[in-house]
Amino acid sequence: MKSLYSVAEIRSIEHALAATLPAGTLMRRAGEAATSAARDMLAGHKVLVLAGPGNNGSDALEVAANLAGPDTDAQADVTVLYFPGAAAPSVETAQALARARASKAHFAGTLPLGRDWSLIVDGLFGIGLERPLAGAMRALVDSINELGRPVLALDVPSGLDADTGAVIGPDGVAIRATRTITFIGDKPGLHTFEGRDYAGQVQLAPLGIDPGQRPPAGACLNEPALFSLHLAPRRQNSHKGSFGDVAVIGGAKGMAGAPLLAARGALFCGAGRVFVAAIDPLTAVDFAQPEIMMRDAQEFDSGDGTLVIGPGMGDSVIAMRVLFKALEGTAPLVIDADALNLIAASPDLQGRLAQRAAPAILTPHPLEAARLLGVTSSVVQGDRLAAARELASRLNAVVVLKGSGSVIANASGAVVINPTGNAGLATAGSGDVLAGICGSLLAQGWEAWEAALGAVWVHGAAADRLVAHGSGPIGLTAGELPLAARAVLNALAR
Ligand SMILES: NC(=O)C1=CN([C@@H]2O[C@H](COP(=O)(O)OP(=O)(O)OC[C@H]3O[C@@H](n4cnc5c(N)ncnc54)[C@H](O)[C@@H]3O)[C@@H](O)[C@H]2O)[C@@H](O)CC1
Ligand SMILES: [K+]
Repeated sequence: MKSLYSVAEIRSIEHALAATLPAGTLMRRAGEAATSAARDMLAGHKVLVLAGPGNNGSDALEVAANLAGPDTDAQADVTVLYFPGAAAPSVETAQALARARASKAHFAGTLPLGRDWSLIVDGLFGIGLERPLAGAMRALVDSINELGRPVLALDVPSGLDADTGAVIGPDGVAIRATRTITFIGDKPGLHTFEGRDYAGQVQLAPLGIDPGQRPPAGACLNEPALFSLHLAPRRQNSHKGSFGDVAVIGGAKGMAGAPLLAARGALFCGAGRVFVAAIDPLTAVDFAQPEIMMRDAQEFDSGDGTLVIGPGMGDSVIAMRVLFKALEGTAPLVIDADALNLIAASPDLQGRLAQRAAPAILTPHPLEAARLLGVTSSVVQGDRLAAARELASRLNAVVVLKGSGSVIANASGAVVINPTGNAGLATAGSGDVLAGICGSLLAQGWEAWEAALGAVWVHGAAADRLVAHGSGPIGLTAGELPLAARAVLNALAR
């Protein structure tokens, strides 16, 4: 499992290790791991090392000393910008500083101009960041980002909250790294919200600590192993009834496309039969996808099939009535879009949802999640893991909080961050396709938790596949996702 540790969890691991390892061991190991990552990235010899006042700065000073030498085989031309704190440095920091000063590294007082840095090493702040970057430090971060040179961040890009992936603000700044080498355990903030943009490629350096010495983490990264129990090649002796029914309820006037996209998501990910039950049943057939059966939402009886409710559903009295009926019934539900907004506006519907025994997956984007929680979307984004966990527990459902690094949470407190997907998914209708894929996997007998994990992974991987083939991220359309998702799912099942 790819565990993600909160800052508090990392601190308690460090605390436990401090009792067993000689002082300075972890810092030395962090310095060595970071040095080899820096050498790996270095395509030239001019290196700028930014070292802050804490232990993140000590790691950076170790890197500076290692890269500059006195060893004869070390060839980097290293410049160090060191920011001592107000307090006296720790013994470890003092040792790292002495090593760097004894090396061939050059210590500068301000950012030298006009140098074409081959690599910038960011060791300003790690998990000890306490407040927004200000003054000279803030200006330095802005200048570094403007240079657009390769940046290796140590542990966490400076300015980024390792727990939440938020740039510490308001109106905060953070280093935009090409790669982040993170120590002891990987961290949630590197994989969600702004984290993916700021951390770049994430590399874990466990510093010689074997997984058995680390307690279980509160979160992890999504990967096929988490849902593979449901991934099996299909038996030859199967028929459409073996793979369940999905009905997508939505499609108010002018919104016919949303349920069709969800229905295609469901169809291409293997549901046996797929219906669209439209609030405004204008279309008798989807000529591009005639396999989808069109019905009138007011008359439709889904039997025991899975319902995907909400895409383009609107907030009419009919929509409200149909949603009420769905919540009263026993069908597995995927609740998306307008259905989420109707539930957010009604404590009665929230109560009914929380008390249902059948599985439910909710797929809110941050604004929908904010409405459900009665907060603003910036509060949701400020701590996506907490928001998803809170919603899942309040509404007794599996929650997929969409956005960069989608967060999947359940009512028992499990939290997973999804690493697949890209900016191409920020397009109208991509959420409808995701809801359809969730419904498809539920209809095929997957448990709600695995269905949500699998759907989010496949949906993101479908977008990655399209981008790899040149169809995005610019101009990627939601209608292209179902076919790509089919390819991804079949590859996984093989
Ligand atoms: N403790 C350990 O065992 C290990 C720590 N390591 C490194 O140590 C880091 C954590 O070290 P620290 O706890 O010293 O924390 P940091 O080095 O992240 O920074 C803490 C220092 O910065 C100051 N500070 C915080 N926010 C500031 C701001 N916005 N402006 C100005 N000053 C600010 C604090 O007062 C404190 O002096 C990790 O991220 C990692 O890089 C690694 O070497 C691995 C082992
Ligand atoms: K850093």
